Amino acid sequence: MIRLTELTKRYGPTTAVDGLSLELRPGHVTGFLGPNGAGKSTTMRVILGLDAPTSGTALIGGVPYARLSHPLRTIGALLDAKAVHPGRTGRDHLRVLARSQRLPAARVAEVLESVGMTSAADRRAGTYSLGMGQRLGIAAALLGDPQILMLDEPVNGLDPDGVRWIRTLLRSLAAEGRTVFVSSHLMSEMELTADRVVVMGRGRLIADTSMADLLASAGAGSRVRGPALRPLAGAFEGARFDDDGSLLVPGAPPRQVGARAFALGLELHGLEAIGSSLEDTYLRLTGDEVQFPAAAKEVGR
Ligand SMILES: Nc1ncnc2c1ncn2[C@@H]1O[C@H](COP(=O)(O)OP(=O)(O)OP(=O)(O)O)[C@@H](O)[C@H]1O
Repeated sequence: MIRLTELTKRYGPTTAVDGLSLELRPGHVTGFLGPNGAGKSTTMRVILGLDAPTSGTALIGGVPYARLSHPLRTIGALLDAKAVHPGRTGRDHLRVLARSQRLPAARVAEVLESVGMTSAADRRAGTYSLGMGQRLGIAAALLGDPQILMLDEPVNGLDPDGVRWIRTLLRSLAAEGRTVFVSSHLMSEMELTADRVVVMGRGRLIADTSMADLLASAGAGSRVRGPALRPLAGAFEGARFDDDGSLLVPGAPPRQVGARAFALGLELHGLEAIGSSLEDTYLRLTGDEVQFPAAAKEVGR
């Protein structure tokens, strides 16, 4: 578990993180959202002891990173996938890491396999594509089989297959009871991957809630049609029948409702998303916090 208490980080006149208090719990994928410059990477760097807080604390299992006796076995992180010696092969990069942390050498082949990099492992990292670099970074994060995973923009540069792979990986790591903390600007992807959400703007906490509550507060949910939906209605708090007989399920995306209907063996004739997406909700929440707004007018209009 990671606990931040009144964490503040200033760089000269810039307050990158401003009194952030937060608890990241095991068994969840927590999405870390916020506009450019909101302070997400800084928060992650402070958690990893790469930057010292100006005030406040960032504790991992009750101690700061520097005091962890087995850092890579406790927390695995991907902050910058390019932080690999370009002349070294992927396998050698992982071997050096494993040796430095006294991890079994056999673990290297295991993590290479689990990120689909076995066939590219003996090429120099400098020749890797962006997505291959991301996969190697994730392999490094998994090396110590840590209980906590912290990934800064892991889907950057991945193809659709890779994006889906990350989603499945993160969800299964959380299902095993691990703490997964992942930043991204891809809202549609976060909506599918994360079940908790932390939103920052200009260094401050804007929201810390479950994905379902965040979406429900914005009126999002699912509409379901089918001949016998009472068991499904009983499975979701707040579900109610609309005048036309369809079932409205606030706060639950179609993916979740469909999975439950399947588990209950129910016949469905329709299942659609209603209300706001995470993207709409996010844009509303962070509207006043954007430091670098896009130009209001497009060129040529
Ligand atoms: N080493 C540094 N020196 C000075 N200012 C910094 C440093 N690192 C970050 N900052 C500033 O701190 C603020 C927060 O930056 P940070 O990179 O943490 O934001 P972010 O939410 O990760 O942004 P992005 O989504 O663009 O990656 C920014 O104003 C940034 O310019």
